[in-house]
Amino acid sequence: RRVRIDVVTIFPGYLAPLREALLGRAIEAGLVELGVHDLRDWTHDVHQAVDDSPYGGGPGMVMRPQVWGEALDAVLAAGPARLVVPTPAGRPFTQATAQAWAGEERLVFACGRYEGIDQRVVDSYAARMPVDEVSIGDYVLVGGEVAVMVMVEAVVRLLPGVLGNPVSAQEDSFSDGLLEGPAYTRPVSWRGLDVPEVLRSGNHAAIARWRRDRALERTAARRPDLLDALPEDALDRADRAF
Ligand SMILES: N#Cc1ccccc1Cn1ccc2ccc(-c3cc(N)[nH]n3)cc21
Repeated sequence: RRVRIDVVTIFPGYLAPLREALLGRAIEAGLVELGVHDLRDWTHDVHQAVDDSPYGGGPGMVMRPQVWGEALDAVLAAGPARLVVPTPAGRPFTQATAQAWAGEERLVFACGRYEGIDQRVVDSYAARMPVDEVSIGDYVLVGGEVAVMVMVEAVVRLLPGVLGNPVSAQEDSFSDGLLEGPAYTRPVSWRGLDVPEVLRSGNHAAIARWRRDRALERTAARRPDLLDALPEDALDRADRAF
């Protein structure tokens, strides 16, 4: 299954890293098609204006609907797609979102800058296709490009053939609802710190138990919200020790 990803931005160069390393190889292997488009290609004025002052006043500028409309009409003409608009005011982008989007044939990302894009752009496309306004976290970026890099990486790694070791969905971290525990490799002793004995014991039941305990401990310490969100039957008696 191939996924076609298009990104519209006023800083196309910002997306260059997507063509590096793992994702670059996935593109070369034809598992993913990536198109990056400069929003200013759809301006007609000499200044290539893409922003204007906000109605109602307030700081900063807002991106004009006309330019976005022409750009998205052109990009979307290639066929139906899910339109994704990163914004601090969006629904949270999670692993579940990445899983869902990995099944899509086409994703089109609209990268805003300034104080965002005129709301009528989202409203007009939402009438004829799935449009998701998403946030990648509770902090404010300067534009949508970095958020798109995060989301494209989270989605593309789930596509068959992209990862060397295809992590099955349920084994993926965050899939059992807990944080990953600590990981170790050689040497067995490093700067006076030793690898926990159990991991070298060959006792796979004990190893599995130890790893789950570390994951529960870490989740309780760093993300108690994830523990509260676990379904009732997710923790067995041994788990409840934490
Ligand atoms: N919009 C907006 C906005 C509103 C207030 C202040 C600054 C901006 C800048 N900005 C313009 C586009 C854009 C896209 C995504 C994010 C974004 C996503 C997450 N999770 N944090 N920030 C920010 C973006």
